Amino acid sequence: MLEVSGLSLESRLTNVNLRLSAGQMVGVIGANGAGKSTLLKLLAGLLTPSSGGSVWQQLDLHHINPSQRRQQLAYIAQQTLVNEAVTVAYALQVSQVNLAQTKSQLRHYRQQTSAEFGLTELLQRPVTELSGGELKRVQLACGLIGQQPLILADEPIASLDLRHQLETLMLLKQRADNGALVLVALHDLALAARFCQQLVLLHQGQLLAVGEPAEVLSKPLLQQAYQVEVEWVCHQHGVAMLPRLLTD
Ligand SMILES: Nc1ncnc2c1ncn2[C@@H]1O[C@H](COP(=O)(O)OP(=O)(O)OP(=O)(O)O)[C@@H](O)[C@H]1O
Repeated sequence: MLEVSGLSLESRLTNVNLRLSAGQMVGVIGANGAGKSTLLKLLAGLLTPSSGGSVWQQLDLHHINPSQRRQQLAYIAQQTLVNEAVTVAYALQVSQVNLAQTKSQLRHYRQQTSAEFGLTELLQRPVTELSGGELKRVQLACGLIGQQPLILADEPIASLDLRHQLETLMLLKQRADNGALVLVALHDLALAARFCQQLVLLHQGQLLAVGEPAEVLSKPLLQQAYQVEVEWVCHQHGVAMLPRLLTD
């Protein structure tokens, strides 16, 4: 269980309260600047709240020691930073530093994660010579290689093609089905509706709604959060969204 109580950061996030149980994928949605990254960074320990707190499985996330945080939490940042021409294989290995697992378990995780993210053919390539989408997949694999039970992914599908968007969300959902709590910031609301059991809708740094996609993706809430009018088209494989500016 993740319990967030009154979580705030001056002028960026105000009094967010959440109770999210493990074993589900939760979409964090909202317009640009709504506070999605701020919420995930606070939970990841990259920012210090001005007030409030967050408890994950009885651990205070803002005062947890670095080793405990490392075993519990995987954070995948919105930006992919690369400044050294190391190979993909090396990047994956370095991503396992300080994980409390045996060498053979770590090797197994590396092989499994490389295969899951379609990196087997790229292992000897320098990360500086990859396409944006390939690099994003490497970043995701590096983030998820530790099999941590709390996953915070900030716009993980932003630069991926359609197939890799679906594959990535399926892999994240699989982690949730295996017991992890996955919080994923998304801009694609149709994919959020399809893959997430719950959505957290932020608006101007505040929690506007939390609940099942059908409740949260209502016309009035989307109008308030995004200033658009939305028509939903239902299909057996999911839903599609037809947004329209309010001024149209
Ligand atoms: N380092 C910073 N210092 C001060 N304010 C910041 C900083 N980073 C972000 N902000 C502000 O905090 C607010 C929330 O930003 P945040 O990045 O959390 O939004 P977001 O919902 O993730 O947006 P996007 O969809 O554009 O990525 C914005 O008003 C933003 O300008």
